[in-house]
This record gives sequence, C-alpha cells and structure tokens, in this order.
Amino acid sequence: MGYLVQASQYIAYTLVLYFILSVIYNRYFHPLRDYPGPFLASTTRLPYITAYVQGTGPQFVRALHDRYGNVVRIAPDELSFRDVTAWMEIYGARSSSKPSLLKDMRFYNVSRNGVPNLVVAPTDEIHKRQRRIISRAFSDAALKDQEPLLQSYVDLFLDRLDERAKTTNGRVTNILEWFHFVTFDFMTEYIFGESFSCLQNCEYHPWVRVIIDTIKAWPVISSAKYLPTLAPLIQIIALFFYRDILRRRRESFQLGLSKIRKRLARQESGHYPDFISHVHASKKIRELSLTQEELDSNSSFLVLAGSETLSTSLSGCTYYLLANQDSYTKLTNEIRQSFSSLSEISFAKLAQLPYLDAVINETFRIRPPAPLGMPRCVPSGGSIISGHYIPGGTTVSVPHWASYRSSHHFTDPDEFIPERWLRGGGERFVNDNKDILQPFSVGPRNCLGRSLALAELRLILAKTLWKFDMELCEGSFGWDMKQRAFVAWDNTPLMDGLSSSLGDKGEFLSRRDMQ
Ligand code: HEM
Repeated sequence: MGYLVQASQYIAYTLVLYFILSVIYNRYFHPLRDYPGPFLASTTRLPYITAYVQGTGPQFVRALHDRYGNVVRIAPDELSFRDVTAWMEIYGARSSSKPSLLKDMRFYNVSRNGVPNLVVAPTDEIHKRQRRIISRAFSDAALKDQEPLLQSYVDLFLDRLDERAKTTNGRVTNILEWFHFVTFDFMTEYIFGESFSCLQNCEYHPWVRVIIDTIKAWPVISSAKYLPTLAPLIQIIALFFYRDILRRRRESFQLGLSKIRKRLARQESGHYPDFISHVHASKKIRELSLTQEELDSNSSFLVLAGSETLSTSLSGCTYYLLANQDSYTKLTNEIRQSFSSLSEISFAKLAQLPYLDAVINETFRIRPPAPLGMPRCVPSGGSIISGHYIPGGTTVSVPHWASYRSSHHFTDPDEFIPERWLRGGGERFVNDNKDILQPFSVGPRNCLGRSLALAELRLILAKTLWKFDMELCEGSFGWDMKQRAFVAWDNTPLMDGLSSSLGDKGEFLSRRDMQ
C-alpha cells in the first residue's frame, strides 16, 4: 500500500516537474518565443483546449488578435494569422520542390474505418487522386444534373412546412430541424442513392442525429492528441461523457457502409446521375480509382460536409434576416419581384440576384460555417508567412470567425449589413477588406462543394422566402450569441438544451397570402 502511495507521489512530482520545465522552455527557449501572445497560452495548450471544449474557441482567438495584432501565438507551437496574404501562403498551392503544408492531424479526425478520406488525405499524392475522382461528382456539369433532384426535395420541404404551418396555426417549432431535414435528405439521396426520409417522416433519422451530435465530441478527441501525457485520462472522461454518442457513431458508420454497398450493388442510379455513377465513370480513366474502404470513408464525410454546413448557413441567414427587418424586406422584395411562380426559380436565375448573394456573403462573414482556423503544419525548413519566418513544426492557420469579425478588416464588424457586398453599397464600406472572406478556404484543399453549396443556399432561401412570411419569436432574439462553436457550430437546440435557440419556442410562419 505504502509502495503505491510512494509511486503515485513520484508520478505526481514528475508530472509537475515536466509541466514547470515545459513552461520555462516554451516561454524562454522555444523558436516561437518572440511572437506575441499571453503567458499562459504561449506556455501551455490548456487555454486553447479549454476554449475549444467549451465551444468558445473563435472568441478566444478573436480576443487574442484584438489584443496582440495580426499574428498571435495561441498555443506554444501554434500561430494564428489574420492577414489576407496568409491565406495563400498557408493554404495555397506550392511548387513541386516545396511540399504543401499538411493538415495538423491533432485537430482532424480520421473516419471510423481508419482509412483517410479526402479531407484528411495524408499526402498530396493520395489527396490528388481522391480529389480527381470525387470532383467529378461536384463539377459544373454534375451541378446541372443535381438541380432537378434538389428542386424536388425543396418542393417537398415547402409542402411539409406549409402543412405544418396550417396545422399549427402559423407556428412551426425549430426551423433549424427543417433545414437539416432538407439538406440531409438531398445529400443522402445523392451520395447513397436513397434518402433517409427526414422530410417524409418529419423527424430526424438516427443516422443524421448522430452525425450532428458527434460534432461536440470532436474537441475532446482532439484534446487527447494535443495533450498526449493526459491522453489516458481524457479518453476515460470521453468514454464517460460520450459513451452513447460513440456507440451510436459506430452503428451509424455501419449503416452508411451498408447503404453505399447496396447502392454499389445496383449498377444504375435512379432518375439522375448520383455520386456513385460519377465515381464509376471515373474508373474508365486509367489509374483513377478509390478503394472500397476509401469510398466508405468518403461517403459518410461527404454527407456531413454537404449538409451540416448548409443548415448552419441557412439558419444563420434566416436568423439575421429576421433580426434585421430592413434586409428581410429588401430580400423578399427582390425574390418576389423576380419570380411570379415557384417553378420559375432556378439555379441560373438565382445567380443573378445581387441582394441574395450579398445576404449569403454577409452571413458567411458574420457566422462562417467553419468558425475556427483549419490548422496546417509548417514543413521542416520553415516557411515565410505574412513576412515572418516561421520555423518547421509550427501549426498555423487563418481563423474564419475571428478574422471576419475584426474591425481591422470590416467597418462595424458585428453588424449584419449585406449592403457592404453590393457594388456602390456605400462610402462606409470602401475600406472593407473583402478578400479576407474565404469561407470555402483556398488552394488545392479548398471546398469541393462550393458551387453546389451556393446553388443550394440560394434555392432553399429564395423558395422559402418567396412562399412564406416569417417572423422571429421574441425568445429567439440573441440566438446567434448563444451558440457554441466547435469544428462546426453546435446549433441544435435539442442537443445543447438552449431553449432560446432559433425556432425552439416556435419561430415562424404564417403562410404568405398568395391568392
Ligand atoms: C456553406 C457551405 C460550405 C462551406 C462554408 C464549406 C467550407 C469548407 C472548408 C472551409 C473546407 C476546407 C477544410 C479544410 O481545410 O480542412 C471544405 C472542404 C471540403 N468541402 Fe466544403 N463547405 C461547404 C459545403 C460543402 C458541400 C455542399 C460539399 C459537398 C459535398 C462540400 C464538400 C467539401 C469537401 C469534399 C471538402 C474537402 C476538400 C479537399 O480536402 O480536397 N462542402 N469545405
């Protein structure tokens, strides 16, 4: 017994000594010692991790930039850059002699089967091969094929909302859920060849639910990688708090596998070419193929990447429009004056509505779907970023939310003002640094679904605003301030119990009087 007590004392002393020595090293001897940053964040990961786990990472990084300037040390081995030039220097393509900056895998997670999908492809070679195949399913030509499928889901979404509005006498609970239903239904049909029928059943499919729930477990999984000495302890805590989510995640991955295999067993797609038909077509090109395991890990990732980001953007757009009546009136006028029936609304025509795009851009700025910086590792030999020499091994990023909410880049950064994106939008905004806004990132690993995302956002938003009048219920004002941000926003009311979340108290809808 005494031996055990003595042993644990030694372990505790060793850990304390290790901690003190690493603090001294990080502050006075580390290659990043001269970069500005607060003492604690520069010497330990704890402030960063605490903010990340609490869902306040973006605010943490913004506060540090506001205090220390455009380059700040947010953790002992990590710098955050708030400069336009840093976008290309960190994420841009580099010459063949200079390898690109790889992703910091402490932040990212591989899929359940352990096989890297596109977003975590470990080398440029694997990434390039996977991207060439998968990009065929998200090309401009593919977008044309996607339109009728998406239109049919958006029409079902409107019908369902209409029924709901009538049966609840003009009140619908939680519009966010409905955005989840339509975006996940479309994406599961496109990727798996069959939808999970959330709209049909007016409820979440368990697969969709677990994908959304898992978002808040990510920081805890990452913490174990950031703090390897505490990893066993963190894993025990994670198992305790997230046991149910982790179990459901295992099951949902299996369901994803069975869906994709079922689709593969069918040679033909349904009415429209889907993801698998594009992947099959690429097999005709020599040396282009995905292994079965790569296909498995990519398909689940694509559904998440193509749905959660969109429901976040749609709920953000809806909230900011309803909280800013001027913008809401301008946009509904633009849409209702441009189309005399729902069936006229198309991808091509929507791309010509300037105020609609201004609203979408302003929502990306004020509430980017990916709120944090996407961290990259500087290769050995170092790199020049924003005019500074950055030693190899440093993690670097441009933080979306913190950069877009900076008064260094935008006039009245916390105000929702779509006019700043319009040509001739006003003297006030001539100095806005618009190039800093890169919600889809830049370079060879930028978002593959950008065109689909924009088309889908325009279509769902425009059709909804054309058909319905909407108003925000009293309790939903300030919804945006109450959301936690992890790798994505944790904006599901049921999950985090924020009863004042958008729509949770009955957010809108009276049917627009069309007759
Ligand atoms: C508003 C909507 C969206 C936003 C803001 C967004 C944003 C992003 C960002 C910032 C990245 C880079 C991630 C990183 O550097 O680690 C990314 C990657 C990616 N996104 Fe999106 N995304 C959106 C919608 C979509 C859609 C609809 C799809 C379609 C499935 C999609 C598919 C992808 C893929 C496949 C990647 C990985 C690309 C690669 O690594 O080569 N995204 N997205």
